Amino acid sequence: MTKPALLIHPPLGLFEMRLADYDVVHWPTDRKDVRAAVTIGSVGISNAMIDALPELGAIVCFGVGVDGIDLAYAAKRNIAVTHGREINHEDVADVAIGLMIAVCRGFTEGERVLRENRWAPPLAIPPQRRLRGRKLGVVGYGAIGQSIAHRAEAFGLEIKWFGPRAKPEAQHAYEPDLPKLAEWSDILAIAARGDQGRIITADIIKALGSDGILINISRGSLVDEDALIAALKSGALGGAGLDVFQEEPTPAVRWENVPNTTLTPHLGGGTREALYAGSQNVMENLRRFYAGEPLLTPVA
Ligand SMILES: NC(=O)C1=CN([C@@H]2O[C@H](COP(=O)(O)OP(=O)(O)OC[C@H]3O[C@@H](n4cnc5c(N)ncnc54)[C@H](O)[C@@H]3O)[C@@H](O)[C@H]2O)C=CC1
Ligand SMILES: O=C(O)C(=O)CO
Repeated sequence: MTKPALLIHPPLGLFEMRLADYDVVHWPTDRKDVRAAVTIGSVGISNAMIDALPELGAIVCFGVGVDGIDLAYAAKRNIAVTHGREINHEDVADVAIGLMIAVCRGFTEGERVLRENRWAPPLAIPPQRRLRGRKLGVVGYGAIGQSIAHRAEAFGLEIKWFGPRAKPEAQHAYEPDLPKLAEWSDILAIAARGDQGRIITADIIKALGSDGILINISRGSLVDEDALIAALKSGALGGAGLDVFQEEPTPAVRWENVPNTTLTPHLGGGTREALYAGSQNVMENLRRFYAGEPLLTPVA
């Protein structure tokens, strides 16, 4: 029996994903019989690729984000899009809290001082910020945002959140005005859906202020990164903890001499457990698509 052609883009080392039932092809391809494509949200399947694949009926995202796909265009072409809803939110929230602690307590500067033999007692680095009692604004109160908020409670932070609409079931105070939330917050954690454009503008960064800290574990495209770097360099912003960047991989030179930052290379969802769950999610969505069954986790 002929195996169905499956486009994998980019060519991914997908964690324990069994694809022996498929004839895997990569882009560019002249195969016109590709009915399904697997991708990661931050890369996606472009409209030009969609146009070149007349039989395409499903785009299956490994992971949560779908920012690299024009959802309206896919819908117009009757192409279903699925993603790995809730496969990694707890792990990403752990990283957000880790970044908060690292920035407040100066881990990155402390480690640099130690490794460069510049540790001069009694205080190796200037006094740091205590986490307990600080005000945390969460932008995007979905799976990750709520997991961050629940963890932050245990650290004694006061919490408010912003999103497109109030949620009656929310366990934390809703602030419908993003600039107001930034003004109120000591720490602003970005956990909004990644395809929302540049919602963290220079004005939001300014409102956060010279003692404020920005944490971003969602997508770099949500933040005006040039404004962020300028604010960190001038001291208009107190610090930043970033797992995601405007361009990935971000050039290291871009972060030279940018103070009070802890940077991680988009590792939030990178636990073995989450990657395994992501692979299972992709395989089950593919199986259902080819079997003509309702998809497991279509994008809402
Ligand atoms: N750093 C990493 O490794 C990872 C990053 N992500 C990113 O995090 C994002 C969020 O993931 P989840 O919480 O699992 O998704 P989710 O769908 O559960 O939550 C997204 C939330 O964003 C809110 N939202 C939508 N537009 C908004 C706006 N303009 N302003 C504020 N909030 C807005 C939605 O109402 C929703 O509550 C993903 O879209 C993805 O881009 C996801 C997983 C791993
Ligand atoms: O799940 C996602 O969207 C990711 O960014 C994975 O790391």
